[in-house]
Amino acid sequence: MKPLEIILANAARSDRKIVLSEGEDPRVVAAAIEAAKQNVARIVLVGNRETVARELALSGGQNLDRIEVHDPKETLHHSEMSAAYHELRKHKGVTLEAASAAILNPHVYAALLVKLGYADGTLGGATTTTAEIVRNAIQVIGTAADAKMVSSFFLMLLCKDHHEKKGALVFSDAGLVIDPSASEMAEIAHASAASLVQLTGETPKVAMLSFSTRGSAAGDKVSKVVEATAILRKMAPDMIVDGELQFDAAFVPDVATAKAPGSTVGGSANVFIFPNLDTGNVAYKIAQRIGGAVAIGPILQGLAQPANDLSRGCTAEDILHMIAVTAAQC
Ligand SMILES: CC(C)(COP(=O)(O)OP(=O)(O)OC[C@H]1O[C@@H](n2cnc3c(N)ncnc32)[C@H](O)[C@@H]1OP(=O)(O)O)[C@@H](O)C(=O)NCCC(=O)NCCS
Ligand SMILES: CC(=O)OP(=O)(O)O
Repeated sequence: MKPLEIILANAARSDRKIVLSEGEDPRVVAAAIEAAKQNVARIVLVGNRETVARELALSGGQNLDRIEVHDPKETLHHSEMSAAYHELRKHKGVTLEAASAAILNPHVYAALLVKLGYADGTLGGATTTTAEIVRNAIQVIGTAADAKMVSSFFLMLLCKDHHEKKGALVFSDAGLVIDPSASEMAEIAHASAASLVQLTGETPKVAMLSFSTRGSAAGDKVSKVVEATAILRKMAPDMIVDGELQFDAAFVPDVATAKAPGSTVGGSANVFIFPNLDTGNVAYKIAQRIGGAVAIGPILQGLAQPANDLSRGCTAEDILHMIAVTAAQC
């Protein structure tokens, strides 16, 4: 099966409830209807009840029993949610009164539904910046007990005729951590390899990317990637990893032979770890917009429960894919 088919099938099997915090957006509503019709997940659309109902009716989805609409200002869980948010944020000076107002924010409300066990995962970002979505997920849902940090990745699917190699690649971190240290870069690589296994079942081959391959350039930025590779090797001695590598050496077998002969990863990497967010975010958008890759993400890793982001440039189909990923992560 192709990676996307595996993710959709796993999502359907798990029958999860996924909260979409931007329930008034037409793309989100269209994706919710498809998710419900294809049994990808049960859906909660969060937003003003009348506006969401109007969008659902316009798209012919008003009678689907796998879609619920939640308007935060009508919630029956107001006291429970306010108390929970107060408890989570009181160390930052958030009073109960402020918490009671904060839970009306649809992203806060959606994350609390997951935190309190009323839903399995949440997704937003079609109209909201990544910083806001991620900050809220970190603050409400929190970092997983076995993770040191939260980071993100894109699943890049190469499936067009012009793609010589087809299949799923991980690009990380292309959405969240702005300038990771060497040990953070190693953490991101470790988590990204596990995410590839979780979502596709494939064996990770991790390339630690740089503008240098095996000492072809020097300086602090190259040294960071060399150090990150050494830390990762210590953390996960059995993992197939190499660095520092340029993207062409990691992706193209002939270039790998010339630049990194004998590399276990050169020319065949499927997990690409970028040295910072400038390179990761720019690279994924070029691969998507010029290269024709399907970009699914940003998928968050390291959270205690699934909460994911979208690009504001996303389509309804992208949102459907991310609903499936969120369900498959549960
Ligand atoms: C994610 C992001 C918002 C966190 O930013 P920040 O300025 O550190 O946020 P804050 O200082 O408000 O921190 C929020 C909380 O998250 C924690 N935190 C920040 N980054 C974290 C991470 N990667 N993992 C775990 N916790 C993290 C902080 O410790 C803080 O906890 P606290 O509120 O309990 O003290 C920031 O890294 C960011 O803006 N990233 C870029 C997002 C972006 O624009 N991407 C491009 C488009 S995809
Ligand atoms: C992931 C990302 O780049 O998000 P946006 O396009 O919304 O900034």
